[in-house]
Amino acid sequence: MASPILIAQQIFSALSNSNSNHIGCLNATATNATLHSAHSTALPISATSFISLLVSYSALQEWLKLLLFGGILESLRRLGLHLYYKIYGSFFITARFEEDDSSFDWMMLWLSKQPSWKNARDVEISTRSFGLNSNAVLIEGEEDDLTALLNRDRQLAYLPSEASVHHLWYKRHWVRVTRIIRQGYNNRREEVLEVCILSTNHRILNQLLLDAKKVYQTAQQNTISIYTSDSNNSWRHMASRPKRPLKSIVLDHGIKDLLIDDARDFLASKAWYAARGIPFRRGYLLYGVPGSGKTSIIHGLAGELGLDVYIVSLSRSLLDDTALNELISDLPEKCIALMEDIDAAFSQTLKRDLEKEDEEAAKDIKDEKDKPKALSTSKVSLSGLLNALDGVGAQEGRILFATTNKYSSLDPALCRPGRMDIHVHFKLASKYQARELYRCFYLPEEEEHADDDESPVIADSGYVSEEEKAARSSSSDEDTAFPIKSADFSGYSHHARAPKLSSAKVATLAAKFAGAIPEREFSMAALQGYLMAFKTRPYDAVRDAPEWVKKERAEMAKKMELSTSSEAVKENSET
Ligand SMILES: Nc1ncnc2c1ncn2[C@@H]1O[C@H](COP(=O)(O)OP(=O)(O)OP(=O)(O)O)[C@@H](O)[C@H]1O
Repeated sequence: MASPILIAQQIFSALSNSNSNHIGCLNATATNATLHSAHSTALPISATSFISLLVSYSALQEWLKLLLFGGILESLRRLGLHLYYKIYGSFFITARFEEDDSSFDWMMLWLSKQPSWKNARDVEISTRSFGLNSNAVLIEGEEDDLTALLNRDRQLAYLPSEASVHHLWYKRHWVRVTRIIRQGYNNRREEVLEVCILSTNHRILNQLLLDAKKVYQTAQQNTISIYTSDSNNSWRHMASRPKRPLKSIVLDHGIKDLLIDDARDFLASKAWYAARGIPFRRGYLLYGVPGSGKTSIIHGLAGELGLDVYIVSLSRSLLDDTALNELISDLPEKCIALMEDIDAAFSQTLKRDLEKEDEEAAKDIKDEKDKPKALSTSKVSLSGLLNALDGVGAQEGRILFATTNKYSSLDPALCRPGRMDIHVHFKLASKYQARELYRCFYLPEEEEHADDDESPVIADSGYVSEEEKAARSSSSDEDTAFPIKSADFSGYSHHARAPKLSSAKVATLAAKFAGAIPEREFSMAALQGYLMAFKTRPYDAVRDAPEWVKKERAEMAKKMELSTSSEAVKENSET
């Protein structure tokens, strides 16, 4: 096979049309010598002739012409493109909305309100909620009431397909909307919404954004947004939750006021902090028994103060010191950063997993020592956390809430003022809390604000009248089991079936209920769980309370016994 260099030499020689001696020489070389020897002898001659051709005056002229011509063509092409984009750009304003950003949700919701969006003929079926539990376009016949939507299950809906382009008119401007789907990091599906408005004036885009934001905020009025960090360690909208009324959370006297007043005062004191050079940050450490309302009060406060909640999950496996630092510095100004179970990030064995194992130990204590322990996967170090909380990158204006069930295990550096300014102890339920929880459960909504209303709606004598018993007997079974049968789902409401009690009556029953609940023995979550079984039977809830207390005490004693014996097994296995 001929060497490529040899072939190239022949072509160059033929092209150069140079003296036949060279060709002859090449031919002679090609035919008479081996390929290897031809290669070694012919190269210098052909190369020289080729170079001399290249640098000859006429050839240089041709080169120059070619360069000039090519240059002009390319410049014209670029100029044409530039002018095209310039002219196009002066008529159109293009805005892109990335799926990760809240503005994407605003736009999707706004678009869902546009008639042309609803008339799209090429559609994608979706159950996505765009942060609002509402869908882009509801199927005809579905309720279009946003507040109702917020409280409902996921709905099936459709989105105009990403393959086609959609047009609509906004304030007499033609708008083109394109949904672009692309593959992002780790092959993740990413969506970008491109909105192109035919207008020379930027104001129209501002108006559109403001309109979209307003529609979204109106829809969001009764909700708080919850954000979590994704695998790329950026904040992602996870859900919108209905605001929890503060009055539904019953704490010991003064705690709620202390928290709300302090947080309000902090949010209004930016200038005060700046004038004194104090970092504009506030930390609250809520500690105490599980199920005492720590998380609930944080969500309640977020709703009350109109702040979004950013959950920092310290035990997430992909989170290390650097990522945590980035996350904290990426927090928006004025938000609640929530770190739950802050102790778990630094302890090797999670307490709750141990508790679960203790329960399982009841079945087979012997195997306890062989059971694998759940290990915290956190790579965050204490110094990393401290640095993230008040290092240079730490966001100003944020309120930090940290919760823990193991206050004593926390490092004092983490708890010091400046990091955790206010420490609040959440205890087991007091009698006062038991009473107020009962009132929250059974006070008819319309009477919650009219506590003095004395008008009895139901007979007041005794726990429950015989007629009432008879009237409610048919429903009492349903309350203890699953309350909704598919056949009678429509119009179901436990409020509708619950007896309407006056506030005075509720107060009397609440006092009786509190009387049956021992002070600081049960968590509020446990009391709530008990009352849930009596949603429509306030009298029975009071009547059965002493029995429930007895049962719970017996169960707790059993659990204690089990945990002591499992600890003994552990100790034995260690020794
Ligand atoms: N003080 C309270 N008032 C009203 N409801 C409460 C209260 N405490 C707990 N609950 C109810 O108990 C459940 C659990 O409460 P929550 O998650 O706030 O407790 P927690 O103290 O954060 O528990 P954990 O330490 O296990 O995270 C919720 O459904 C909440 O409604």
